[in-house]
Amino acid sequence: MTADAARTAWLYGEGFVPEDAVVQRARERAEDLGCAAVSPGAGALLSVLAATLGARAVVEVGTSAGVAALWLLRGMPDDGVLTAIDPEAEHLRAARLAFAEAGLPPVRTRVIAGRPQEVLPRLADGGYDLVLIGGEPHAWFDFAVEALRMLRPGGILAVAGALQGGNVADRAAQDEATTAARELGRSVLADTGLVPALVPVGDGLLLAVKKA
Ligand SMILES: C[S@@+](CC[C@H](N)C(=O)[O-])C[C@H]1O[C@@H](n2cnc3c(N)ncnc32)[C@H](O)[C@@H]1O
Repeated sequence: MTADAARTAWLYGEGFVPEDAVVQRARERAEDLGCAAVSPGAGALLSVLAATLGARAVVEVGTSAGVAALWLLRGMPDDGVLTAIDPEAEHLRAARLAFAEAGLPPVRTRVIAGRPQEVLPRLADGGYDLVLIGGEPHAWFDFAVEALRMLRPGGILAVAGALQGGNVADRAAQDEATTAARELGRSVLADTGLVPALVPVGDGLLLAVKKA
């Protein structure tokens, strides 16, 4: 496949599952807040994963305006609860607005304003089906350690932005964010307790199933 054909195919895949008006408005608010939300293709894959797992308990680290959260909730069963963590009150206000616009009853979301470093250790061991990590890579390793503790066997760790604009694949790129993203990928690969994949959707979705 030529590079042009590969790009055309990638764009087709990104737009294959359309975003509804609620997600589009959440995406606009994320942009206004300066946040890069997951792409539609990555969001659709997160929905598929949540549906495949029958995920009743999901955590998102760095929820921002709720784009990825809405995609996850779309795949979760009707009694599933998404725990949304973000240190920025303004971002969580936007997420709450998106959840209300989506017509989600308040019991479907647990919104926690706080630094993930302080919130994650309070969440139960083995109590979650899927944990999504996003935002800046410098703390990903620590978040992933907590996430793997929190996941049930068969649960999935997902990390959005794992390709860092393609820099992770460029050996010459040695900046802090790229290095942190690369190192998390390597440690996931080296962990024999995980089944990993790095999916080139959006800005890269690193996935790892916690083996039973
Ligand atoms: C790129 S946005 C997340 C977008 C969201 N995952 C989505 O796809 O819709 C990153 C979010 O992480 C939050 N954040 C800031 N510091 C953080 C930290 N140390 N750990 C995790 N998230 C943090 C920011 O407030 C921001 O809302």
